[in-house]
Order: sequence, then structure tokens, then C-alpha cells
Amino acid sequence: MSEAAYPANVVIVDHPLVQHKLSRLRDAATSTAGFRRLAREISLLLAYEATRDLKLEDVEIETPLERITGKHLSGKKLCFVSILRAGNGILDGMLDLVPSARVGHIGLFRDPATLRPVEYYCKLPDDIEARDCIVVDPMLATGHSAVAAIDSLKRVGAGTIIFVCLLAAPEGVACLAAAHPDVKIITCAVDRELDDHGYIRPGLGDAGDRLFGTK
Ligand SMILES: O=P(O)(O)OC[C@H]1O[C@H](OP(=O)(O)OP(=O)(O)O)[C@H](O)[C@@H]1O
Ligand SMILES: O=c1cc[nH]c(=O)[nH]1
Ligand SMILES: [Mg+2]
Repeated sequence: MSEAAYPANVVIVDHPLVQHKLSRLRDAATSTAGFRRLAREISLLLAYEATRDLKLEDVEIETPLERITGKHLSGKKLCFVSILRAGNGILDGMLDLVPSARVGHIGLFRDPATLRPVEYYCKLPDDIEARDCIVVDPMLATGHSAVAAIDSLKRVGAGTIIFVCLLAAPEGVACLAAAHPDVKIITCAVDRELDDHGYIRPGLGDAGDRLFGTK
């Protein structure tokens, strides 16, 4: 997928720090501890991009020297939604930047034979319909997991939804954009292709296993 062919709702974060950290995440020699730390650091930078359209309103502030009109956040409150388990590797960095956000968890694993997601857990804030959601998962491969998670959020009436990942495959971008054209997709890169096992190539391997050291 050439850059010109991306759907309009795709944002590639080309900041030098993000691209540098992404290369270190891709490197097979990066340790579990290093991978986890890098995922957290890069997520904080992605959170900066994902929150750039938050609404502001005027607020009166007394500085030590004078009274001014400043700005503070207004509008809908935020909820981060982590697609378990690898989403938790992104969640921590996001919460570093927005510690007051509520958090939902949707547990999905990909059936290795069908590459279809199987839901095993869902816990969302009671007031989800009053919140905008940032859904986090490091990998957008076929796109089926992201579509299933966003289907669940829309069923319970979530507000605006943004999807944040580290890496996407062209197939995943196309699938998510077709199912949910209203959802902005923020990623560090769109890689070449999916392989026959549904892995992103060149990719970074299995994000969950690299984050948690399970293989
Ligand atoms: O776009 P898709 O083809 O649906 O694939 C992407 C999904 O695969 C990975 O999770 P995995 O199923 O390996 O579960 P894990 O997070 O528990 O490791 C990844 O974290 C996504 O959730
Ligand atoms: O490349 C991939 C695809 C799905 N899930 C991963 O962790 N990596
Ligand atoms: Mg995994």
C-alpha cells in the first residue's frame, strides 16, 4: 500500500523518536525488558497524537503574578480500551500521559487456524456512552480483532473512537477502514504484507510474547 493509497482516516506518526523506537522494537535482539520499556515510551508519544483533537475551554487562573484566562480540557471524558493481552503494553504509556482516564479491557485471542478473534473477557466503565474511546493494541494484522472490539464498543454506545497501534498491515487497515470508516487509525507504520500465518511482515514478531516473555 503506497502512502497515497492509505484511507484518509490513517495517521502515520513519523516523528523521529517514534521511528527510532519502532526500529528498536522490531530488532529481534531487543530483550523482553527493553521491548516493554520501548512500548511504554512510544505509547506516550502516540497518546500525544491520539489526544490532539480534545476539546478545550477557557478557565480563569490566578498565577503568582496576575489573573489570566487559560485553557483546560472540556467535552467528553476519555476511556482507554486495551485489547488483551498485548494492548496492556500500550496502555501503561497512555496512562502516563492521561492518568485520569478510565480503562476498559476487551479480551480477545486470535484462533490460529481461522485467524478470527475469540472474545473471553469484556469489562468497560458503566458510563462508557459518556466517553470518547482510544482503543489500543500493538498489532493491526487482519484487522478482525480491532473490528470485533470496536463492534462491542459501538453496541454499548461509546462516543468517538480512535484506534492506536504500533504496526499495521495493509490488509488490517483496509478491513478496519471498511468496517468502521469513522474510526481514526493511528500507527507508527504500515508494513509490506501479512504472511500465511497472519503475521505482519517485516513486523516485530508476536507482540504479546515479546512483551510478556511467553516464548
Ligand atoms: O488483526 P488481527 O489479525 O486480529 O491480529 C491482531 C491481534 O493479534 C494479537 O493478539 P493475540 O491474538 O496474539 O493475543 P495476545 O494479545 O493475547 O497475544 C494482537 O495483539 C492483536 O490483538
Ligand atoms: O504480526 C503479528 C500479527 C498478529 N499479532 C502479533 O502479535 N504479531
Ligand atoms: Mg499474541
